[in-house]
Amino acid sequence: MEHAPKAIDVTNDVEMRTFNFFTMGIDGHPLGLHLDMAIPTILNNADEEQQKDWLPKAANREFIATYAQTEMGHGTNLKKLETTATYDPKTQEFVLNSPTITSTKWWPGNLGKSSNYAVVMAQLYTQGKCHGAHPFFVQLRDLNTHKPLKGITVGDIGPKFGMNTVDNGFLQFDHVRTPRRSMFMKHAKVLPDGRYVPPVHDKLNYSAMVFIRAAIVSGMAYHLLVTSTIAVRYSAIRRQGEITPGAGEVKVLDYQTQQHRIFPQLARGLAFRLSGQYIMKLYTQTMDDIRNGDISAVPDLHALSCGLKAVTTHHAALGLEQCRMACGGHGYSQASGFPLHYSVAVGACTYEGENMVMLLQTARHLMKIAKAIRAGQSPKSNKIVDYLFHKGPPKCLIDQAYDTNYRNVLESFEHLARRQTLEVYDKLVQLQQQGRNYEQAWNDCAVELCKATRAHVRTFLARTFVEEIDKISDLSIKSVLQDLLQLYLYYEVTECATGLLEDGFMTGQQHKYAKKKIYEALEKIRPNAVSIVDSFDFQDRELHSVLGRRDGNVYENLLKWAQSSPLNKTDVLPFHHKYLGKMMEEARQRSKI
Ligand SMILES: CCCCC/C=C\C/C=C\C/C=C\C/C=C\C/C=C\CCC(=O)SCCNC(=O)CCNC(=O)[C@H](O)C(C)(C)COP(=O)(O)OP(=O)(O)OC[C@H]1O[C@@H](n2cnc3c(N)ncnc32)[C@H](O)[C@@H]1OP(=O)(O)O
Ligand SMILES: Cc1cc2nc3c(=O)[nH]c(=O)nc-3n(C[C@H](O)[C@H](O)[C@H](O)COP(=O)(O)OP(=O)(O)OC[C@H]3O[C@@H](n4cnc5c(N)ncnc54)[C@H](O)[C@@H]3O)c2cc1C
Repeated sequence: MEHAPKAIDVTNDVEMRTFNFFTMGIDGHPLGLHLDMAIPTILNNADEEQQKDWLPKAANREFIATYAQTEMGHGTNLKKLETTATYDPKTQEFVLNSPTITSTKWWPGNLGKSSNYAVVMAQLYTQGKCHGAHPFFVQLRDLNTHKPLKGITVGDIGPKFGMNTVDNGFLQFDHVRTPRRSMFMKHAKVLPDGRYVPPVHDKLNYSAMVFIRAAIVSGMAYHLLVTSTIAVRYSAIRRQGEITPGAGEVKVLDYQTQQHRIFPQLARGLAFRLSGQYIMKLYTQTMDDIRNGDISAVPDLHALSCGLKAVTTHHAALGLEQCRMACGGHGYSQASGFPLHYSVAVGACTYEGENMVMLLQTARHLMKIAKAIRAGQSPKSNKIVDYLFHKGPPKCLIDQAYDTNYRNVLESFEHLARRQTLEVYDKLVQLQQQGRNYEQAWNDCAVELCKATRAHVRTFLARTFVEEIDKISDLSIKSVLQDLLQLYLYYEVTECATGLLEDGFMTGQQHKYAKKKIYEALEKIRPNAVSIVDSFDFQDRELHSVLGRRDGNVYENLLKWAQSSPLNKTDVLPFHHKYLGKMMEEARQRSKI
């Protein structure tokens, strides 16, 4: 296997492991879920004795484990997962069972053919009571023969939209017995006599999902920076059409429309990378805190990771498509690499929490803050949300002569997030006063709740970008990154202009000012564009793209690539004489009659 992972360091260097995950093969590989969901689950949900037993073997790749939670009938609503784990105190075992067709585990990566273990999420029953979904560490296949164990039916779910090198699988249990200690026992426990000991926080079992959501933010940055690299390099060699008649064909990167299509993706890639570092640090810190008994940051981590995951995956999907379209016909070829990158990245809008569901999770957090604001409470010195408590300027100031560190732009994003959060909260209250129950009122506000989340996440992304660029001491690098920051911020202003204009906060004149700043930034970025993408130092093998080759020899290699197709092994394919040749011969005969 290309780039087989070296012995895995299981300390909490989660960021490196996650990055390794991408670089080992963006289209996935047999150890993807083992590395990035099974090991984090062991790290965060196994007790000391279980870690001693499972972690060294997992790190040493003595087995391959996946994360089997989603079922054919349920992926989002974990409360309704149907796989059961029923405790038998007589034998001190759990009995795992798939009672219905819809309880079949469906989608887990590497489940189909690679994994011989799985973290299985199942409804835990003991002493006749259900305690909700809990993780169990279950062997699926014989370690020598790799055959499924008794009572286990497992296989691959078949071809997908993309990532077809990953064997996403299905799994059914027919009353399979597993030792009591196969239940992850760090947080919740079942004692030998069957008594259930609840966890300090009932969502600590979900920590592996939180890790992936946090990882996805940098993953989306990776995809955007890779595809922007392809689009910029190709646009710098592709000549098509003239700007000045008679002056010869220009590089398509000189067209303002081309710059407006590609450069914002570059800027967003950087913004997502910087927030991706932040959220991964928050994840690591929160997991350390939990180990020390402090769960106070769990809600913040959940809210921010859900919102960032939803926004960055959506923008990455749109941005990759823009980069593809910017490369014309050759962008549509597999040779470009775009189909591969897109089909992998866009899956992240769905897996690890469907995006709408994730936006609404963050909205739950925002509504609690709105309630506190409406109750006149003061902020809790939490940099992620405290701005919601503050009163910003009554009018937009983005076109003021001097905007130190883009304070006026950030305050515009804060204004929009604050307004949308409080307005939807007030609507929620009003609908309930009119007689709707909370859940119905919630559903009737869901679109606006998602908008409030997007505005909140935009504020976070922008502020983090400004703060991180401000820390850079190398002035030459700082000035180039400030051009990308300028583009990012004013591009985001135009992206949320409806919201800023809706209440008269921003004027049409200021919207025009934002557009002017965008075009100014495009011009400043153009001369450095190729150097910027070259500085990412992606290897050609990572780009998977003839268009994005570092040496720029696109045309010769495009022909070589096409000629290497199996279709071109012979000039005339067997099907010709069998079908087309025969058809044309008969047609010619008929026309002679
Ligand atoms: C291996 C991938 C590496 C990274 C990839 C990165 C980039 C991609 C690029 C390349 C990679 C290529 C390929 C990758 C291949 C495949 C992808 C890999 C993995 C995908 C694996 C999966 O998809 S695993 C399954 C994921 N499933 C989900 O996410 C399920 C979504 N549903 C839920 O999480 C929950 O049902 C819920 C949160 C929607 C609802 O929770 P629930 O318990 O049902 O109850 P509620 O009433 O809504 O919530 C109650 C309460 O709990 C709080 N809460 C909920 N969750 C959490 C949490 N995790 N932490 C903390 N708190 C939580 C919630 O806020 C509520 O609180 P309040 O009542 O106070 O509001
Ligand atoms: C490439 C890929 C890899 C995956 N890998 C794994 C894996 O390794 N392990 C694993 O366990 N799972 C995995 N999954 C499954 C994935 O986690 C689920 O598909 C995902 O959580 C969405 O759940 P679902 O498919 O049931 O969609 P549904 O929840 O059925 O979504 C359908 C629609 O309903 C909407 N919806 C659902 N609930 C609500 C709500 N409460 N409010 C508003 N709208 C709602 C959704 O937004 C969506 O638009 C993978 C999926 C993919 C595509």
